[in-house]
Formats: sequence, C-alpha cells, structure tokens
Amino acid sequence: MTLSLSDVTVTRGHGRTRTPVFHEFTARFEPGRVTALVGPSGSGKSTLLAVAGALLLPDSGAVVLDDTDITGLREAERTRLRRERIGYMFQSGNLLGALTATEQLLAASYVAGGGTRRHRARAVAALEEVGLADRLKHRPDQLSGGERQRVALARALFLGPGLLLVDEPTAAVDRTQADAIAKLIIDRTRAHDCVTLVATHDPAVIATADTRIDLNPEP
Ligand SMILES: Nc1ncnc2c1ncn2[C@@H]1O[C@H](COP(=O)(O)OP(=O)(O)OP(=O)(O)O)[C@@H](O)[C@H]1O
Repeated sequence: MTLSLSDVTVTRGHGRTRTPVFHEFTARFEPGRVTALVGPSGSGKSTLLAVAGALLLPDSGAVVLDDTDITGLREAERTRLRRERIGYMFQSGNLLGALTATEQLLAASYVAGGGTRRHRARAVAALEEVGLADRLKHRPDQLSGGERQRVALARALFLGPGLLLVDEPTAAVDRTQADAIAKLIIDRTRAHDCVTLVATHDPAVIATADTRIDLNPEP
C-alpha cells in the first residue's frame, strides 16, 4: 500500500475552539518504511494520524490509499477500510482489562468479522512475532508497560494492515523497553511491507525511523 496526502487542510473544533492545524500539507509514504512525525505539542502529529487513518476528514485535499481517495468514500466504506487495512497502536495500548493477550487480538478480529480457529493460530503467531510467546494468557495488569505495548503492536498488525499508525509508542515505558519497541516497529514494518507513521518525541524512535517529517504549529 502507498499513502499520499495532497494539499490537505485541517481545522479542528468549532467556534471559539476552532484551530487551524494543517494548511495544504502534502506528503507521500512508501511501503516497508517508517516515518517519524516530529514536532512540539500541538503541532498536529495525532491529527495527521487521524486523517491518514480515515478517523478524521480534512476540510479539503486528498488522502489517497493506493488508488482510492478516502475522503470520497461513504462512512460505511471508511469503516470497512479502517477495520481491514489499517492498524492502530495508541499511546496507552488501549487494551481491555478483562482479556488475555491472545483475546485482545481475537476481539479485534471478531470486530472485523473473524474469530475462527484460524484466527486463534494467527493471533498466537502475531504475539510470538513480538516476543510474547510465553505471555499468551496474561491480562494487561499481569504485563509490564513494554509488554502491553507489544500486545498493542501485535493487535495492530494481526490482520495484516497495509497502513500502521502509531501514537507515542514509548511514552510510558523505560529506556530498554522503548529501544526494543522502536526496533520491533522497524522490523515488523519491513516484514509486513506496510506504510508506518509514528508520532513521537522519543529520540531513539526518531533515530531508527527511515524518514522524519517535522511539523510546526500553524500560526
Ligand atoms: N477536537 C478539537 N477541537 C479543537 N482543537 C483541537 C481538537 N483536537 C485537537 N485540537 C488542536 O489541534 C492542534 C493539534 O493537536 P494534536 O493533538 O494533533 O497535536 P500533537 O502534535 O499530537 O500534540 P501532542 O504532542 O501534545 O500529543 C492542537 O492545537 C490542539 O489544541
């Protein structure tokens, strides 16, 4: 999958909270490569992830995944695209407290219409890929911060997305875990040949990325 944004303008909020975030922003992203989105707080890193991930529509401009401009899709089509082709890994992991590591992935596949025995085997394989073969039955409160982030990464990758969107993956973990997660994101991006965007303040994540885009707050 390739992703390109052309002349994307985004304004958030309404009335007194109306905030211009991007004005005619253009960028192109290639598969198998990690791009670090860098910039001060409020510069639009999370907003760019939301626009790329079809969670937020720009005011104008095109967001093209392969040959499809997602801004022209109906809501149901965007929902399907999000489920089938885009993996999200958010800051806190967003894991469900009552579920084991394997079940976190199966819950995602259930939402996407799966949930079969084949999916269970794939879920286990995805957790093995991120080094959690011996943590399959652990719930979030029985995992370290770094392990929770690895479950979140496995879940994001499990359904084979073409686009992986990652928001501050190392914000809540120690240096050693952060370095391991940065390396895993690179490895998995290569292995899955997906387009990966990572919003981050972490110099180690920025250093391991293939490219970086510096965002500045709109004046
Ligand atoms: N729902 C909203 N309504 C109004 N303004 C918003 C809304 N969401 C975000 N903003 C504004 O848009 C700008 C970009 O926010 P965004 O969260 O994308 O920044 P960021 O670079 O990810 O910041 P951080 O590093 O603090 O997470 C900020 O100025 C923010 O205040």
